[in-house]
Amino acid sequence: MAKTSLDKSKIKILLLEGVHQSAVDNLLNAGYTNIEHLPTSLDEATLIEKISDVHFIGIRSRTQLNERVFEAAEKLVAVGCFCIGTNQVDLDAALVRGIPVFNAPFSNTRSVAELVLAEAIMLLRGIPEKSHRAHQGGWLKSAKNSHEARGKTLGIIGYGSIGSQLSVLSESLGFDVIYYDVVTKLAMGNARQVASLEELLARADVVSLHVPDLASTRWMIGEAEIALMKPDSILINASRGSVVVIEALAEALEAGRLAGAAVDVFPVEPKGNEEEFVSPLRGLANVILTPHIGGSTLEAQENIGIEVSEKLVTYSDNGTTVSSVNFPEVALPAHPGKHRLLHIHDNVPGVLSEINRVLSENDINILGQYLQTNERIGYVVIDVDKDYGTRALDALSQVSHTKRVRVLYSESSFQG
Ligand SMILES: NC(=O)c1ccc[n+]([C@@H]2O[C@H](COP(=O)([O-])OP(=O)(O)OC[C@H]3O[C@@H](n4cnc5c(N)ncnc54)[C@H](O)[C@@H]3O)[C@@H](O)[C@H]2O)c1
Ligand SMILES: O=C(O)[C@H](O)COP(=O)(O)O
Repeated sequence: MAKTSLDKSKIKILLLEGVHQSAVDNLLNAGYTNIEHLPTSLDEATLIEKISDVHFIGIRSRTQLNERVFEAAEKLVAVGCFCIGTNQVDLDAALVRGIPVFNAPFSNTRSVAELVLAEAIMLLRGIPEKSHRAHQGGWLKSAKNSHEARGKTLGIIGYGSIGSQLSVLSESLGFDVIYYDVVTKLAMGNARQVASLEELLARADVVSLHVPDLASTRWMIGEAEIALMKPDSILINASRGSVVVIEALAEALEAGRLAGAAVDVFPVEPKGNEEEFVSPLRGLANVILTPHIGGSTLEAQENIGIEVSEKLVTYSDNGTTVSSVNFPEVALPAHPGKHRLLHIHDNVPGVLSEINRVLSENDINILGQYLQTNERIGYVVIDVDKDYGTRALDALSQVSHTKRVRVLYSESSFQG
């Protein structure tokens, strides 16, 4: 069980994968000076070695935070995913250790939607092949297999933030939009939800995937699904590499069943820019291959840096967990002049009454108390008088089923 009360300058923050400088600036402005900022992800062995004294880690989609990494992360307080997807993090392993995980659920939505729309137009015109030929000195001037977007049907699979944003943008260009989602979703503009994946695949001229990586979405587009797509239609995947069986897509493109594809995410992606990219899609005409850059615009990255670092700072300074993807959500007021205790425990009956009993036995008056639970853990936040912070920390660490206790000193203590 971890018991923590640290001065900000001792809180170690590790930022990987070239998280934008806006995050570093934000953390420094908030008084967090012990920051290591690396441009790449780390392999598991290096990460395990490095993470043992880290309190906050910031990653993007490449860094795998699995059970073994969490096991070594003895001091880890919270994780920031400076991206949308959180499938690279074992959220349960974090939860059972009392570690909240935050992300940026909307900051790169627009960047992905714009890229996909541009790709749909390029593929409908056969531009990748024509451009490639021209680079080689060829001249493929022809209207064959070249189409306007106007009046074509765009089928969106997964009508969440990105899918619905794409819907709005593409409709304004004249696409007819249909979408499939496991949840009934409000249609944007004139878009229409269809009842099944099969119906969408059979009707769309361009199919674009925008689902998260879940057990239910893994390999959801394989040989059978591609066979349902219209001849000469187009497939775009900027969601996760686990969603499409890449060999089946390559076969369909080689056989001329599909007119083209754009793929930004792959089952296996290079660890860094120096590693070779290997894929059965390499060298195929009218296929746009991009190195997982759907969200990689300067605008998105700067916003993500600010958003996620703010969430980490707010949790560290104040205990607020709003918008955490794995943790009970608590919105907390500031606590000037008081010390705040964060108590994370197994969600079993009796813990709250034991907390209150030990505080009462130690003559510690409770000035404020907040509780939220999920099916696995309980999160109790208790404000006490400034004189009792350390005593309360010791008392709460004795409570049965405690996973972790932290004390956040009032702001004046940090400055002193
Ligand atoms: N290429 C990139 O750089 C990039 C950038 C951002 C996000 N992404 C990926 O895109 C995904 C989607 O992002 P988002 O912000 O739109 O997520 P979101 O959670 O807002 O939307 C996902 C939608 O998919 C739906 N869904 C879930 N399972 C489904 C299924 N089996 N069939 C159909 N629909 C299903 C959900 O109900 C939801 O509406 C992310 O999870 C991430 O993996 C990639
Ligand atoms: O989940 C996401 O937001 C995207 O996949 C982008 O990931 P990245 O930050 O590693 O580019």
